[in-house]
Formats: sequence, C-alpha cells, structure tokens
Amino acid sequence: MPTPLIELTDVHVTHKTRSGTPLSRDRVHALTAADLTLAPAETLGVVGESGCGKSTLAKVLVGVQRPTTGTVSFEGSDLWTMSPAARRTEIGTRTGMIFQDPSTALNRRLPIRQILRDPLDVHRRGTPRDREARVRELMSLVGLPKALADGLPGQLSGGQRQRVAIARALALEPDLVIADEPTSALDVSVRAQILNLLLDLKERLGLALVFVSHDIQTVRRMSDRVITMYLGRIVEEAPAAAIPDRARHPYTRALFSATPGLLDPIDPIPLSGPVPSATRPPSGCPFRTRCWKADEMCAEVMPGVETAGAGHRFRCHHPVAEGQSSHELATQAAATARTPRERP
Ligand SMILES: Nc1ncnc2c1ncn2[C@@H]1O[C@H](COP(=O)(O)OP(=O)(O)OP(=O)(O)O)[C@@H](O)[C@H]1O
Repeated sequence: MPTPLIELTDVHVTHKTRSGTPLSRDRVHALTAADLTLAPAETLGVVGESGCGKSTLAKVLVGVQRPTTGTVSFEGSDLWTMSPAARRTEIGTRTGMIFQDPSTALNRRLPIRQILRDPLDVHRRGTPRDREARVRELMSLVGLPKALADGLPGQLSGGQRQRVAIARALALEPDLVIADEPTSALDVSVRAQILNLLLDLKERLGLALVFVSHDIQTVRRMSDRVITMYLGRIVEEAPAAAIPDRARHPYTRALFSATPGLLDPIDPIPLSGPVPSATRPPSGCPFRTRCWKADEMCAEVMPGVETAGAGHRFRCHHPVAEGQSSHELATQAAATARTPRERP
C-alpha cells in the first residue's frame, strides 16, 4: 500500500471548558480516538451535526491543532515530533485551508494581488518577478479577471472573495486542501460555481481534498469517501457510493434520511433529544441517548470497529441491516418514540 498522505492514530483533542473554574477538571472532548488515513488525491467528506468535531478534525489534519494525545503523520513523518520550523514548512507549503466565510478570512486592507503574494513572499518562492507571474496564474486558475488584482476584498462579491481564498490556499501548490464549509456563507446562486471550481481544481492539480459540510447531499457528490462524526467520534467511514442505502450506523442513516433530493419521498428518521454535552459524553456508545436501537449493552460498552466491506467501517452494536429501507427505519424509530421507555 502506498504511504498515506496523512495518517491519524488514536488522536484525542480536549479543551478546558470556557466556564470551568481554574481548578475544574472538566474538559470538552472535541475529538476522541480518531483513526484515519487519507490517500494522495483522495476526496474525503466529513459530515455530522454542529459541535460533533468536524472543524477540530480539519484543524488536526492541517496541523494547526495539536492533538492532546495520539499521532498525526504527514507522509510517514510524525508532525508533532518535528522541529517547529520543519512543521511550519511542511504545513505551510503542503496544505491549504479554505474557510467558511471569505469576508473574515481575507485581510480587508490588502489588495488581492498582495493577499495572493503573501504566502509566496513568506516562503520565498522564486524571484519577485516569478511571484508576480504566479499571482496572475492563480487568478486565472480560479477564474478571477486580472482587473481585480488591485481591488480590495470589500469591492468583490462573496463568490469572488471565495475564489481569492481558494487561490491563496493553492498558492504554494499544496498536496492537501481542507475546505471547511466553503459555501455556507455564500448566496445559493454561486454555491454550485464554487463547488464545481473546487472539483475541477482537484482533478487538474491532483489534490487531496477534505470537504467539511452540513450539506450532506453535496458532501456525497464531492467525495470518494465519507466519514460521519458524532460527539467527537468517527462513527462510520464509507465509500460515498455506499451512502445512504448501505450505511450501517443508525446515525448516518438518520442524517441522510432528512436530506432533500437523496430519497424520494423523504422519510426523516426521528431522533430523540439534542446532541449531549461534549463535556460529559454518555457512557458506552455516544449516540445511544438518541438511538431507537439502544439497549443496556450500548450504555455499558463502547462499540468496537466493524468492517462492512472495502473501506467501510462503523462502530455500532446494533447496525442497520443491509438493504433496510429508510421508510422501515423511520417507522421503527417513530414507534420507539411513541412508546417511551427508560433509555439506558
Ligand atoms: N477552543 C475551544 N475551546 C473549548 N471548546 C472547544 C474549542 N474548540 C471547539 N470546542 C468544542 O469542541 C466541540 C467540537 O467543536 P467543532 O468546532 O470541532 O465542531 P463542528 O462539528 O465543526 O461544529 P460546527 O459544525 O458548528 O462548526 C464543540 O463542543 C465545541 O464547542
């Protein structure tokens, strides 16, 4: 097997709680026991409700979030045992990040030309003339007219600003780009253009892409592989083609069951209650407090990793049977909700 571009092994990220007293031992479990590999030129989609750890995972992958424990390897080298200078070079030149809101991600006082030149200057790429040429090349790569080079971000439309952010992320020819909700701050009318641009660039440049989004329909369309996160844990990892029908984790099925355009008719699987606090996650399976299948075992034992085929893994004691329709699952879940029982 070729060396993965990135490999996470048993990565945990915890934060001190904001409200905790200095002596409080409470911790937010933002990412728990994450094992993941990403191959060169692969597109990985990340889905999950708000607060499930998607952005934390993205930041770990681009080396801006240090794991509390566990290892992050970039092409086989442990990122966090390198010297800070080596890590900065590795991260700064081989990975790029595109954020949700281009209005806040770009320096409002700098002209576009300078925003795109900055990474080239910092990493001393070529001569000043080479850098100017690269800025022009980047603008053309993302479809920005040359005339905008001297404009400020505030003079551009939201879609144009996101194109600048994409060009900046590509400036140093990275191998990996992470797009964290890259279209959610944009008008619906320009979202498809930006997504198509990302797909096109990924193909042309052979990039690995990690695509984080609430919009699971889009994640499925963009990705080779999809991971589902719940309360800081990766609960399922599946080829995009297996989603939604062959997903085995009840949470993945529930997430996708509510997505317009995937199933006809839509048959949302009802889940009880909100996502629990990441400070005090439930014992056993983190999803069990909302799961219609949960029993005592789920309350006591964290499910191990099960395999459901090539590249398909999940953690669940009572997985959805292969071929079970969303309608069947929605009916089961609704029946459980109608006959309230003491959840374990
Ligand atoms: N610096 C921090 N300090 C304390 N808690 C944090 C910090 N960063 C993240 N968290 C918490 O960690 C958990 C995971 O957050 P994260 O931003 O990774 O989730 P997310 O799935 O990306 O959410 P969203 O979709 O809303 O962006 C949340 O409970 C969040 O409040």
